[in-house]
Amino acid sequence: MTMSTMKSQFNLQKGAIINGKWHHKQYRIEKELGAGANGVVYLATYLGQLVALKISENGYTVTSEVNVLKSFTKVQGSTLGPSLLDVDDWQFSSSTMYSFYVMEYIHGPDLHSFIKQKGEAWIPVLMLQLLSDLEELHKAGWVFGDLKPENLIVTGRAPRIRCIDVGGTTLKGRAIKEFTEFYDRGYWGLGSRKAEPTYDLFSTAMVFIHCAYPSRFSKDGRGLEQLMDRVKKHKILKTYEGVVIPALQGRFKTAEDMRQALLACSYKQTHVSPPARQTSRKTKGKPNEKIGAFVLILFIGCIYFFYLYSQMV
Ligand SMILES: Nc1ncnc2c1ncn2[C@@H]1O[C@H](COP(=O)(O)OP(=O)(O)OP(=O)(O)O)[C@@H](O)[C@H]1O
Repeated sequence: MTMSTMKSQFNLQKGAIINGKWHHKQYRIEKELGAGANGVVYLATYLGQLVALKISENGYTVTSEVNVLKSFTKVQGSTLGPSLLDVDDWQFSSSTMYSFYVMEYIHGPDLHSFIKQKGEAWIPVLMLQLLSDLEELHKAGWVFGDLKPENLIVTGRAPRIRCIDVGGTTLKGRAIKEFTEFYDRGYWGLGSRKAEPTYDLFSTAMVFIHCAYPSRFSKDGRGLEQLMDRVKKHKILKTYEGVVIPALQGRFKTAEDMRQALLACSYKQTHVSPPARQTSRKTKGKPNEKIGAFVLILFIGCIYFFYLYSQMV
């Protein structure tokens, strides 16, 4: 069945009630949040609380996504995906029953909208958070797979990055279940689609690049060279090229290695800038250079501060 038929078949309006057949919980539909190839997600209320409810006519999809969410909850300290609240069936008519699951509603703008509102200084901060969560996920034997800005929501007063679509999460060693070309190393000719940490780290680097270049670009056949050109031409990417390029090349074995490199890069920017110092000594510090160096240090200092703050909250 195509998505359009699936959608029209559900077509749940505000106020519709979904009764769980087995757990007898009652959910009130507020609005549709989105529909994908595997089902429709609704914003709903349960006992006055907002929740996200995903319903599908394909029971296998529900089981497989629920299994991923369950394993997420076992990943200690991980807040990457939404927490799972309920799994049940809905008796739609005497002969039709649909499976659904209920998860934590993650409220906030997607990564692109957030960066657009708050500025590029947030990109490395959020990438540090993402890498911490990926490290835990990888240690638990999973690879996220379909990492992209649309699947990343920034939520809370102390901004925290969260993932909403776990449909691509794959057990290590298997073939990646779901991917989006731009973030897929296979598309760029830079690796296989085997589920391994380096797959997610490549996608993380592409998310970084996409944040800096909001419109996606197509490959021109030069593979890594094309991506390196893009990195070198953009101010913030150039600052972090020592992280982004090795991730594209699959040189970080773990998310923690990449996170450490990103931290070191931010730290280096804050504490030393030998060329700038030499230049300013020679020229007795032109005011523009001094202001430029001050702004850069302030900028990187802010990144570091936001990161430490978000880890504490
Ligand atoms: N837990 C959640 N909290 C808030 N919004 C959510 C949540 N889960 C899903 N959404 C919203 O619902 C939309 C559809 O979610 P879904 O997981 O079906 O993603 P999809 O990629 O569009 O679909 P599929 O993976 O089935 O092809 C998302 O784009 C997002 O806007």
